[in-house]
Amino acid sequence: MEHIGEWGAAEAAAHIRIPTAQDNKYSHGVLGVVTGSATYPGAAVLGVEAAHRTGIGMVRFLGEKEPASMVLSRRPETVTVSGAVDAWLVGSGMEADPYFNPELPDLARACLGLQPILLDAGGLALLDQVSAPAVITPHEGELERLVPQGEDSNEDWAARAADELGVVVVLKGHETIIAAPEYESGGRFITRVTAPTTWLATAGTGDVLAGIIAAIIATHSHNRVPHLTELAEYAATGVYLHGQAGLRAAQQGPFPALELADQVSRAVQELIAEGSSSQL
Ligand SMILES: NC(=O)C1=CN([C@@H]2O[C@H](COP(=O)(O)OP(=O)(O)OC[C@H]3O[C@@H](n4cnc5c(N)ncnc54)[C@H](OP(=O)(O)O)[C@@H]3O)[C@@H](O)[C@H]2O)[C@@H](O)CC1
Ligand SMILES: Nc1ncnc2c1ncn2[C@@H]1O[C@H](COP(=O)(O)OP(=O)(O)O)[C@@H](O)[C@H]1O
Repeated sequence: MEHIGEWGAAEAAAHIRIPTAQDNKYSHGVLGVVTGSATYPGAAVLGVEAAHRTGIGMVRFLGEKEPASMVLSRRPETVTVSGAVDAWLVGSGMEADPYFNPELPDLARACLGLQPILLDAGGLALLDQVSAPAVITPHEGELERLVPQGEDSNEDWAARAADELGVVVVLKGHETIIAAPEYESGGRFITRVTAPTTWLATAGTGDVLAGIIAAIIATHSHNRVPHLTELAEYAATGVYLHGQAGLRAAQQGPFPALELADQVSRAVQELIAEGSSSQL
């Protein structure tokens, strides 16, 4: 594969959807979230916090009771009633096969619906059930279980996995690769984001990333279903923001993942400011 380019501020700024005077909490995107479990309730809190701070009309948390109560204590803005959803975030902190969990009636709706879906962690096991355009966010260990790397470089591996699985692959690491499947006419979207700080290598930062990307997708998915290349652009934008939030959090030294999520608002604000000054 030829050398791939870095997704930077200019590319990312073009994919942030700022609410207009005509927008309301529904038209600016509703994200349905099915994450967390009694074992890992914290993953739900991290993803929901990150989604709110990315800028979105509404977050509906539709996961299990235990994570739901933790999410509500941290973020009372979160809605826990089933209803209209523009995009889904599924799987962070969930058991490996959650499909038949009776506590999760919205999970089948997420998998079988037309709205775009981000599958993280335990949600990766649901890939076969999903019919909508999907983004997956594996680390190397998780992608190895789905599509073995063999002798491929990470770039070739992510691209091959995108083709084999028919989804956007976000292969996480110090360098995160974002790859969409090859178009019928040839060519593909593939890009990379190099993390600006290695302090991101802590438990829970991937749960934050999933919340950021899913929120960006939801803001672009009201009454429309983006195609896979667009989803890859939103995913790359999320990875860029994640790195920038990490850089800001690291100004105070090493940080836990919830503080990374706290910095997402500032990263979005500064990206918008940079984007508008570059258009002057
Ligand atoms: N606060 C919370 O609630 C939190 C909840 N969390 C939730 O925990 C659940 C389990 O997630 P998980 O990632 O820890 O476990 P799993 O899927 O078994 O993979 C781990 C194995 O894969 C391998 N491996 C290879 N490359 C790797 C790499 N680059 N990065 C990492 N691993 C790599 C490595 O094996 P090794 O190569 O070392 O033999 C390792 O043993 C999941 O639902 C998640 O959302 C966490 O987010 C933390 C905060
Ligand atoms: N050495 C590193 N430098 C910078 N970022 C890293 C490094 N290692 C991992 N990351 C990032 O940290 C996050 C970890 O995600 P993940 O492995 O899913 O952990 P968790 O499930 O605990 O949230 C990913 O966004 C990944 O890109």
